[in-house]
Amino acid sequence: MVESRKKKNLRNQMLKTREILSESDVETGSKKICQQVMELPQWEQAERVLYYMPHRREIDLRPLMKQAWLMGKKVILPRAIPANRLLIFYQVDHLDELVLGAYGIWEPQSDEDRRIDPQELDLALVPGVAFDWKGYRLGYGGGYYDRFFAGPGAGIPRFGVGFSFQWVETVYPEAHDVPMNGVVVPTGLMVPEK
Ligand SMILES: Nc1nc2c(c(=O)[nH]1)N(C=O)[C@@H](CNc1ccc(C(=O)N[C@@H](CCC(=O)O)C(=O)O)cc1)CN2
Ligand SMILES: Nc1ncnc2c1ncn2[C@@H]1O[C@H](COP(=O)(O)OP(=O)(O)OP(=O)(O)O)[C@@H](O)[C@H]1O
Repeated sequence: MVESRKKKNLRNQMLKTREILSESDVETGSKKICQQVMELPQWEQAERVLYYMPHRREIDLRPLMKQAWLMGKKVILPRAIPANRLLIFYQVDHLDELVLGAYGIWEPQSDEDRRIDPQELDLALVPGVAFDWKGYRLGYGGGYYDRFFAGPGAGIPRFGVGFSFQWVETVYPEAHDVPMNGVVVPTGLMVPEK
């Protein structure tokens, strides 16, 4: 299906804005977001949480992953399978186990012993290019997270994370888009309107 021009323009514009953030902007925003997520009951109560490794200037959740390990919680990371655009999940105990995957993102190696069934996830923290007032998410255009939340990941609490400028009025959602339950920005939790 042809993507709307508006959606493409928004993606380009948001990525451009994100690209000019400094490393310290990313670090400061990321630390605040990690702090906010730690206060979410959904994170506090979760044992297995899906994170992601930062790509370009995405929010860096590594401080939160480290906190999770300290608290005895499990850290789960996705591996993207470009052939069918599916995500598969693995438990990770150290960041030095990761390898560079498709798209140049650090990912877990395929090790069946560490594979996690999507049903076992208590919470998913989701990266995005933008999120809107209704909780819809704009990603890089692969449809990976939409496919996951429409299928095996349906019902898993899902929270977007992003800089405040990434919270926008609309991302021009399409029928396949699955809204987030909330979006965490550096100043707190944004709750989508109905
Ligand atoms: N950190 C992180 N991990 C993630 C995602 C993400 O958005 N962020 N994903 C979310 O789905 C999945 C991977 N999907 C991705 C899809 C496209 C691109 C990307 O960089 N696309 C290039 C064009 C690539 C090409 O055409 O070769 C681009 O945007 O310029 C990255 C990740 C799973 N892991
Ligand atoms: N549940 C689904 N089943 C099949 N195809 C889907 C599904 N969800 C999305 N797609 C397809 O994936 C493509 C990309 O979708 P979209 O533009 O919403 O991606 P995105 O959310 O920006 O990307 P990503 O999740 O990878 O960051 C679209 O062509 C869409 O039709």
